Amino acid sequence: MERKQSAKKYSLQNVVVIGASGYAGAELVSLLNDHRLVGELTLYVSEQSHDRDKFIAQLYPRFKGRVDLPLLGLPVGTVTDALANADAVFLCTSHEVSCQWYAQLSQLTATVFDLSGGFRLPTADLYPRFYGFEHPATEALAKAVYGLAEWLDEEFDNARWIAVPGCYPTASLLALKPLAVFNHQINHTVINAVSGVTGAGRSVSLKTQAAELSLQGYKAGVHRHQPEIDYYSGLNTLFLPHLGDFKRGILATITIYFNEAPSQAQLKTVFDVYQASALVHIAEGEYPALNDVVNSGRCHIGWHLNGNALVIFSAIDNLLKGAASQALQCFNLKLGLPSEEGVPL
Ligand SMILES: NC(=O)C1=CN([C@@H]2O[C@H](COP(=O)(O)OP(=O)(O)OC[C@H]3O[C@@H](n4cnc5c(N)ncnc54)[C@H](OP(=O)(O)O)[C@@H]3O)[C@@H](O)[C@H]2O)C=CC1
Ligand SMILES: CC(=O)N[C@@H](CCC(=O)OP(=O)(O)O)C(=O)O
Repeated sequence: MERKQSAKKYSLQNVVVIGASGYAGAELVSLLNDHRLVGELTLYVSEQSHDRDKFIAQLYPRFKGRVDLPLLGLPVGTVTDALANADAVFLCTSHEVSCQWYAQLSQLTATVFDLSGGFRLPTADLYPRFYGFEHPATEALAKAVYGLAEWLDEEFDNARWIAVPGCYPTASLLALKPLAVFNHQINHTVINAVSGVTGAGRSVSLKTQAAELSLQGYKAGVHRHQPEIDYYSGLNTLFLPHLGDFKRGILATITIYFNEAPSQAQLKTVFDVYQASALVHIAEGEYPALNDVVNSGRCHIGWHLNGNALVIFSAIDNLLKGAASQALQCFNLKLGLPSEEGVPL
């Protein structure tokens, strides 16, 4: 359950964002720019980026008059002064690029908050199958700590590399983790989840063009989030992702078939784990909508027991709770701040 840490260091932090021009990176820049404990903020894109040396407000006009920072080009592995002096580095890069950075960044004093999936899985053998590449830093997988912000344990306190969870796994795991005591009673679990198109990132591709958008499933049971959800839930689920024709948000509809279902009262008790949480709202009988959570760092969960089937709807903003604001929660907790500090409610 959520870690309540005592305040440790309330000094201004030097912060670096690598991959700052992407969808997740830009959300993070917005949050960090307004954070009271962020001092120096340095933004990087790739060395060969078309956006190199532009100001981020040129890409995102909503930053005009608010965030006056350039996007600097950075070759992978080059340790600049900003990196050497950083207290925190956020990697908003692809899985492969995050992995390539491990050797250099792990030598620095900064804590790394990696938004990619490069360090989320427990063993290297899963990477070729689910990510399509051999993991270059297999020993690091045991050191990285999974940053599902409401479910951190004491390992988080000493970790220097935080693997911020994926967007679909965040929506799924916040619903599934309270049920762990009943896992042995579960027969099977199916997760149907629909994501907005920003989940695919900012780079141009045919499937994300407006004219192509529809509502369609993909990678049934073989998506890279399948092993992530299973490992951190302790279940063997069937994960069925879908791409929707909207911009932001994920709605995961989770159906759990029990051999012997817990009672309504038992379910209420386990879901009460979020009672004090500022960011996770859970209620029996509710049907959360994306409109309730888009542009907010909250997760809304509604549950319904129908005989031996428990149906749980879980809604998040993929770019916030599914990426940037969850990373900010981890940053806050490392500093001893309340996890929701600076997170849009
Ligand atoms: N979008 C989402 O909903 C979520 C995304 N994530 C993860 O967050 C990460 C970023 O995702 P997203 O923002 O969608 O991706 P984008 O494609 O929108 O952004 C990627 C960013 O990385 C930069 N970049 C690419 N190569 C390098 C490099 N070698 N060095 C430095 N910067 C580089 C890009 O800029 P340029 O190419 O111009 O250099 C861009 O700023 C991914 O790992 C993704 O899986 C996690 C949860 C949710
Ligand atoms: C709609 C869409 O394409 N979503 C992406 C997942 C989002 C993401 O960026 O993946 P991580 O959470 O692992 O970082 C996908 O299915 O590949």
